[in-house]
Amino acid sequence: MTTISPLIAGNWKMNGLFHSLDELTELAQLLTTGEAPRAVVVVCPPATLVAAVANQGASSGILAGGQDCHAQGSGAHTGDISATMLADAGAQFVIVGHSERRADHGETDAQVCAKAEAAIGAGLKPIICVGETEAQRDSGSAESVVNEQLAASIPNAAEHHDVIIAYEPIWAIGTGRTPTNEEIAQMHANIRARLVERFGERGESFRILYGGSLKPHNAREILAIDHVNGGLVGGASLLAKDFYTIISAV
Ligand SMILES: O=C(CO)COP(=O)(O)O
Repeated sequence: MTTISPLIAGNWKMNGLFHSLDELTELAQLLTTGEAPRAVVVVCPPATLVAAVANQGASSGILAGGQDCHAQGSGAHTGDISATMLADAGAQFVIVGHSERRADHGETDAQVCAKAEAAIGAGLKPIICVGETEAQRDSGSAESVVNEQLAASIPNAAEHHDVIIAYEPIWAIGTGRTPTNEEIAQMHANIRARLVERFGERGESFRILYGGSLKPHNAREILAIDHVNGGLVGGASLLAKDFYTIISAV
């Protein structure tokens, strides 16, 4: 059986000012004074704080990630940020295809795939997000929706150590609602099966994260589910104590 080192990533979304780095200081203290974390710890702050998180996190093993990148390395794309720039700022990861970007910016699977390719090219590990809406789950099409997203958002060149998949049911994001453990187990097993189908044995080794209302009170049981290799945490990653409790639940 393949062993996968778990990873917990915090997605700060559009939250965080320079004073929010106090939470990072507290998290670093918790991580260095408590039991050594069993998970790789990543914090994805807004772009304005990536360099600061990379610098400040270095001594406590906290790695930095971006929340999005452009498919091009540079050029006339006002307001965008490239994977190369994130890497230059010290990031090692970047979230691509988050449902909020797919919804707010109309990002397609093909664009997400191009972003993931750019990330790999820049030496970053993309965290590729997939997930169904509530209506899609209710109509029984959750797996087919996710499978389509997986097929079109993951680059062919993806290697298991370079690419991370995050399953985030849209209806669980920021709502305090989560799928049942059985539903999570079923979807993660489905994602694993699709990865093995496409990438052969290597498909066994990709990390598959769960995201959507992952909180201190439910982290232990969700993170223990088969094929859940860590979590992508929104709201609860903004408070050092809550995020540390989730990291410690691995
Ligand atoms: O979207 C998420 C992480 O990317 C999940 O957000 P919440 O943990 O706030 O539900």
